[in-house]
Amino acid sequence: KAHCTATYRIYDDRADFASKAEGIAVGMTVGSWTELPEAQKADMAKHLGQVLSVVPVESDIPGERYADITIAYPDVNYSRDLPALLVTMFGKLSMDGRIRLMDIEWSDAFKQAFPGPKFGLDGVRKLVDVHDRPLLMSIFKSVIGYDLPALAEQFRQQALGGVHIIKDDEILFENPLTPIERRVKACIETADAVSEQTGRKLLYAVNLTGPTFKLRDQALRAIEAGANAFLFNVLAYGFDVLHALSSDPDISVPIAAHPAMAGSMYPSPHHGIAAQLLLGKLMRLAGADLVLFPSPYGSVTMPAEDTFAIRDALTRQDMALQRSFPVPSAGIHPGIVPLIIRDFGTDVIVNAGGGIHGHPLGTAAGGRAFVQAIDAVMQGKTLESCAADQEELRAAIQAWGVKQ
Ligand SMILES: CCCC(=O)/C(O)=C/OP(=O)(O)O
Ligand SMILES: [Mg+2]
Repeated sequence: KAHCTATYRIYDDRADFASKAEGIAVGMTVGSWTELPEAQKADMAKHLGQVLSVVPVESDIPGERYADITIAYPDVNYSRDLPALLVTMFGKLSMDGRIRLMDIEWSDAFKQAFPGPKFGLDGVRKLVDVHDRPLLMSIFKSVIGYDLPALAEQFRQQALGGVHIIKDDEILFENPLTPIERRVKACIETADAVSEQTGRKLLYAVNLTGPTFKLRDQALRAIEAGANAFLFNVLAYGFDVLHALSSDPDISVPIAAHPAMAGSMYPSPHHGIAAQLLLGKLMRLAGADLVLFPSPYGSVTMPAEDTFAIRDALTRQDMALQRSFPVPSAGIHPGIVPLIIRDFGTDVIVNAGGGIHGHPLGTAAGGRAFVQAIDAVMQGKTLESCAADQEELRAAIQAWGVKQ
């Protein structure tokens, strides 16, 4: 019997976790079992949820006694889409006390509906022709109220700094000053001019926004105008919209998933969805080529073990899906680069907004400081030793220090 499984962490000071698990398995599938007439049981058996394991953890901290329970849900109960699966596994149940969805394992049958990332980590590397080292991405800061010339100039300064990808900030939406097609055209023309000068390839992840039913047309028009990547606020729309965009053959550019809204779902130990599932497995299954998430050491942080679990979920090789690029973000400056490479390796995107535009010598110098920091780590040297004869890195270290 093909089924997908969900693992929950249930907190309860007194509950009999085994009967609680049984209640979920029945309640979230056939509704009731023992009261069913024998004749009906035969028909309903194929729909019945099954408790696979109950692992109680006794805690001497009041209110922290919990059990991890795993339940199998028959594929026959839901359609092959994430809204159906998530509502089955954690719809009403998500509101039923202190319970947290920790993990999902998909059946092969269910996964067949999900091609996953169209480009993935390896495909994005090919697009920018950069291998065996971290990529560098910059973020427009600030963007609201800028007209096209000002935006194009900010783009140019970022491009001159040596970044591989430039992304819109997630708060830039359709607006009269820089509508998407004209914004794409202006930035891609600028990118081409700088690439002509530097020989470096450049992606511009323009923010794909607007009403859900217009997103596909919006994306096709942007691609027509020259868009070569998208930024997308997945959680404001839902994983199914990401899946629709990423699996659409006509949307032939990589998609960077922004974690906006994730803080309403992952932080609580007693509720919501574990970060590695929300920003790792589900983003990758739904087809994100790059996934942004708070780093352990920036301005908006996430516990290190959670960021590593996201990294592993995005890059583990036992999923028949392309890997997604991990992008630990928020408050990143050149002094943090050694930690990022230590913790995430070289299959990572170093991503910064303020750490580029806030550089004492300006935006382009900010990019160069990051390039110099990455070079230093890749050569096995300390930032300080390289800063002696690299003005941009030296200025960045003076401004923000080197994070230990
Ligand atoms: C986790 C998302 C980070 C983000 O959206 C963003 O704009 C970061 O900007 P900086 O913190 O690097 O200035
Ligand atoms: Mg942002």
